[in-house]
Amino acid sequence: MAIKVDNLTHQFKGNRNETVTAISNLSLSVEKGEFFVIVGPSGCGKSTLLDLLAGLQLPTQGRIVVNGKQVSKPSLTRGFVFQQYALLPWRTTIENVAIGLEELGLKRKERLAKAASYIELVGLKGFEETYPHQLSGGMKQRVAIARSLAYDPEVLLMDEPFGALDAQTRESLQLELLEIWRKTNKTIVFITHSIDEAIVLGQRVAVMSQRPGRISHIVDTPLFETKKKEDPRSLPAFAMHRQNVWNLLHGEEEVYAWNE
Ligand SMILES: Nc1ncnc2c1ncn2[C@@H]1O[C@H](COP(=O)(O)OP(=O)(O)OP(=O)(O)O)[C@@H](O)[C@H]1O
Repeated sequence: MAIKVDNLTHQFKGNRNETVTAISNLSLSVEKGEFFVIVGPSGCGKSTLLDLLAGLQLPTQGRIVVNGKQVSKPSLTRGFVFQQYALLPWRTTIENVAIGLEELGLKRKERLAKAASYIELVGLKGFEETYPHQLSGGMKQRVAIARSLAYDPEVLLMDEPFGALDAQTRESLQLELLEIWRKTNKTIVFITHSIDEAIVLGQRVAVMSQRPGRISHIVDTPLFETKKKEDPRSLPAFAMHRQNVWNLLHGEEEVYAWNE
């Protein structure tokens, strides 16, 4: 088991000092190497859950264990990719990717070689010396993914990483991320508003309910093995899973059992 969350509750203080319960009694488990996607309405606590998994905040109640260790602070063993790329504008691609490696204490030559191999993995070979302002949104997000993978985290936490991209770039990055996941065997927890994105990417899709957030359903979603030019979204199975997750998100029952 890569991630085990037990009875997690998280509260904030609101503007008038009232208590806002963002997450209530949430439990879940994620297997090692799994691609686990969480989908839910705006404000249901998805980002709060990811921040807690990252150790950026500590839960009001409950426990998070990642690869056998209780999470109590941020750590390089958990990579984080945000919607906004968070690249340093004064650093080149290769220098941005190498940031985490400095903290690991690698020598400069080793850092650059490792960073270069991850830049190649995300399809940016040839852009090592460019600066963020010279890259498109999709390319910047590839740099952010390469940076998170370069220090070899056990778990990759992704908070709407493709949310700011145009539809076409978003769709091609989804398929590229699946390729990267297959090559690296990372455990990925991925948050999205998009049902389509959840179904393209996830081996399981967790549906969160309105605030206070908890997981209302977990749906097994197959990974679609398609030929190079085929879009998984055009497959009949995809449409059925889409309808199913849509129903669950809108408070209706699961409409079918998909047996393959
Ligand atoms: N620092 C904070 N202080 C007070 N309330 C907060 C804070 N952060 C989040 N909240 C509240 O907690 C709830 C959950 O927020 P969160 O950002 O986790 O939701 P979300 O599902 O990621 O939303 P979205 O999909 O719109 O990004 C919201 O009601 C939000 O207003």
